[in-house]
Amino acid sequence: MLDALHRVILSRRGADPDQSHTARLFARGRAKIAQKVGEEAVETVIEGIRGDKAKLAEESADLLYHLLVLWADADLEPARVYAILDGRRGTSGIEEKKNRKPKGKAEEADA
Ligand SMILES: N=c1c2ncn([C@@H]3O[C@H](COP(=O)(O)OP(=O)(O)OP(=O)(O)O)[C@@H](O)[C@H]3O)c2ncn1[C@@H]1O[C@H](COP(=O)(O)O)[C@@H](O)[C@H]1O
Repeated sequence: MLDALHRVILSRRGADPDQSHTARLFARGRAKIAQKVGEEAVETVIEGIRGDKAKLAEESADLLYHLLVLWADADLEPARVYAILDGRRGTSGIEEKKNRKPKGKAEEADA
């Protein structure tokens, strides 16, 4: 599902912003896309606390869509995120936190 949505999002690069919401987001730039992710995250948190499952599902869908647009704009392949999640499988969250690189080291490792 996420991969299919990712492909649709990629296909909207350079499309007409009047015809495509995704193209409109790309045209508005990375900061605006990131802001939308933040807004949808806050709305998801609010619905999570309120406990309305239908609204939580709606906001979660908005959040995932905008997160995928951010990944696409940043040229981040979803597979890279999946690989991190996959690498954590079978490890307890507490153990994973202990092994995590200190903040700032991830960028150095990428260089
Ligand atoms: N999953 C989504 C999706 N989720 C949410 N949205 C849109 O995101 C917008 C969020 O509403 P907002 O009022 O927060 O956004 P906005 O109107 O831009 O307001 P501001 O930016 O001014 O805050 C709405 O217009 C929703 O329709 C989505 N738009 C598109 N998709 C998927 O992307 C595909 C391609 O869409 P287009 O790029 O429009 O062809 C679609 O077929 C869908 O599968």
